[in-house]
Formats: sequence, C-alpha cells, structure tokens
Amino acid sequence: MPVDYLPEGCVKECRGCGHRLMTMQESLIQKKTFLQKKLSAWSDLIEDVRSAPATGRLGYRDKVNLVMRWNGTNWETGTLNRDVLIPIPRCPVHKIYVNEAIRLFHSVLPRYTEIEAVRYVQTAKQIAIVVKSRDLPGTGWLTNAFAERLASIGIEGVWLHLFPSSGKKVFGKGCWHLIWGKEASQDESGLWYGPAAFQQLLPVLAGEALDTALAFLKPDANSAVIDMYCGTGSGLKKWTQAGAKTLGTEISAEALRMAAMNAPLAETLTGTCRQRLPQMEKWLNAIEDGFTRLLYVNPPRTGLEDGIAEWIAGFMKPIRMAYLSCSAGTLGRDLSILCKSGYSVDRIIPFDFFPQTIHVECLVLLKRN
Ligand SMILES: C[S@@+](CC[C@H](N)C(=O)[O-])C[C@H]1O[C@@H](n2cnc3c(N)ncnc32)[C@H](O)[C@@H]1O
Repeated sequence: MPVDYLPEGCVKECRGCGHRLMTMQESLIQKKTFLQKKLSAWSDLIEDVRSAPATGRLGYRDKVNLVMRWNGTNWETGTLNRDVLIPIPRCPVHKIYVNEAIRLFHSVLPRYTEIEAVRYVQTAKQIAIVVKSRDLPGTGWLTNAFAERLASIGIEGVWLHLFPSSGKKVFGKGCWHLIWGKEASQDESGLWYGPAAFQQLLPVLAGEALDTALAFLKPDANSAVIDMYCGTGSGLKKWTQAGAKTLGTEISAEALRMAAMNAPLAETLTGTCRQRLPQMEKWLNAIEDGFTRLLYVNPPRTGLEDGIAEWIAGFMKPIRMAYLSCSAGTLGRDLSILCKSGYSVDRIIPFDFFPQTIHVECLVLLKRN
C-alpha cells in the first residue's frame, strides 16, 4: 500500500524526493524494475537493491546543494519547482544539524544588497555560500558568537564562493574564500574532504559498495590499478592499502589535494580522463611485465567520456574492472561498448544511496573474456 501522508516537515511542493509516498519495499522494487528496463540486455544479472535499514531512510543527508533567495524580508533556502523556490526548513531527509545550520545562516546573513547569496552547499562539516558577485562581500555578520553556534553543531569550515555568472552550474572556477574555520574536515572513516568534494551519503552502504569492488578486483602487490574519476581517493586508499601500484585521474584539484592526504601512496593526474589518456598509457607502459591490470571507474552522470570505453577495451585491457554508476542510461551505453569489445558482465549490484528519491546507483563487475 502506498504511504498516504508526508513525513513530518516534508513540503508537498518540493520535488526532491520522488518516492516519498512509497513504502520502502515499493521504492526498492520500483528502482530494480527501472534498472531492468534501462539495462535490459543484462536484466537477469541485476541483483536486489541494497539499502539502508528502514530506520536510516530519513535524516540521512548531510550533503546538500540548495537554492537561496532573499524574499524582501528574510532569507529562504530550498529546492526549485518550475523556477519557484520551495523553502524546506524542516526537510526530514536532512540530518538535523543541516537544518539547524541553515536556520543559523538565515538569522545572521544581511540582506541581498549586502551579500548576493544564491546557493547553500553543505558537505557535512564544510559549508559554502555561493555569492553571485565578483567582489567579496563584508563578513561582519560572522561574529564570534555565530562561529561558536556553528562549532557547537559540528561545523568546521565556512566558505564564500564568488561566482558572478552563477546559473545552473553549482560552482565556477576559483574564487574560494575560507571566512571561518579550517579548509578540510575528516569523515567517520578518517578521509579528508573539502567544501566542494563529491562524497557518497550513507557511509556504511558506500563502504559496502567499495568493499564489494575490492573483493572482486583483488588488487595486490602484483597489480596495477587505474581509478578514473577518483575524487578524494576513497578507492585509491583501498587499492594502495592492498599493495597495488595505483594511479588516479580526477578533474578537481581540490579533490586531488584531499586524495594526496587520504592515499599518499597513489599517483594522480589532474584533468579529464580523456585529456590524460596519454599519461595513463605512459604509466601503464612503465610497469614491468607480469602485473595484473585492474580498473575502477566512478564517473559523474554523464558516464565515461567519448573514447574512454574504447581505450579501456583496446589499450588498457584490464583483466577485471568495477564500474560504479549513478546513471543507468549512460551505464547501459558504456556497457554496450565494453561488451562488444571483449568484456562480460559478472554481476550488477544496485545500491540505494538516496532513499526516498528516484535515484539508484549500480556497481557493475566486469571480466575480460
Ligand atoms: C561520482 S564522483 C566519484 C568520486 C570518487 N570515486 C569517490 O567515491 O569519492 C565523480 C568524480 O568525477 C570527477 N569528474 C567529473 N568529470 C570528470 C572528468 N571528465 N574527468 C575526470 N574526473 C571528472 C568529479 O570531480 C568527481 O570527483
């Protein structure tokens, strides 16, 4: 039976959680059915969706990216519904300290004419306010008393990110100003992250996905692992701890600064994976014969860039690869190329990293034929 009431604090007009009126069971079945359609060629291999326990399906989110507007009297923060801002001050999927931090900012930020704030981005203990301006606004509102309130709820860093042409994109290039606290924080497992880092929600489930990839790839001192779209290096840490020679590629310089602390033994390349193919080839060519080539990829929604799947199958030829995907559409496209060029899918394991929403991620394990 569908749920016929919204969780407390949930705003009807908000379109953030497309499954909020479904039971957990209905939502997981719907996600699996969706994947079976999108990945019909491998439908038999799709396992049941791994999820957080029922008690962890609300209050789990401490990474948010919300729109901010000055309504003439107050600040409001929320999601957009056809360009209209829907304030969500008590959103039940947010962790309580996220809603509290937003409330604190509303209470101290001066009016829009003094700070042109357009987005509120929280990555756990790091908060960034995106300002649609070239000039750094005054920060007199950031008093010691306010900083103490933030610290008391666990916040460790506050940034202003100047982005004069802010629109659909969340962040522009450069212009990050740390206005209070420290530049980076550590998560439950000790991994460092900054204000713009990609981070999975539900650390236990994310850990399960990475450990499943680790158990399949089996990196050791005789392996060479490439980790494309490596982010802050949660994977790099696993592969290097297993003794493998490891190379990560990532576009974000901030993420790679964190990766250097999280996995100091890994080598990294800054840039898009497509731009860095020559350097990845050079790295592979320099490794002695007899090393097992392994690959881990975790691209954004757009999937592997043009030419990457062909390069994997035609040049790198890893014996095993694990692909963690957040878009079944681009995953299907990439798997088609890989499966026509010498790879077969061993398992497809869906993960419910975003309970209540329509999103579902998949870990695909592939072997070279
Ligand atoms: C889904 S996240 C994966 C991050 C990492 N595997 C983790 O779990 O922390 C995708 C990452 O790809 C990076 N990225 C986006 N486009 C890229 C590209 N064309 N080349 C390399 N990295 C890219 C993003 O900055 C982000 O860190």
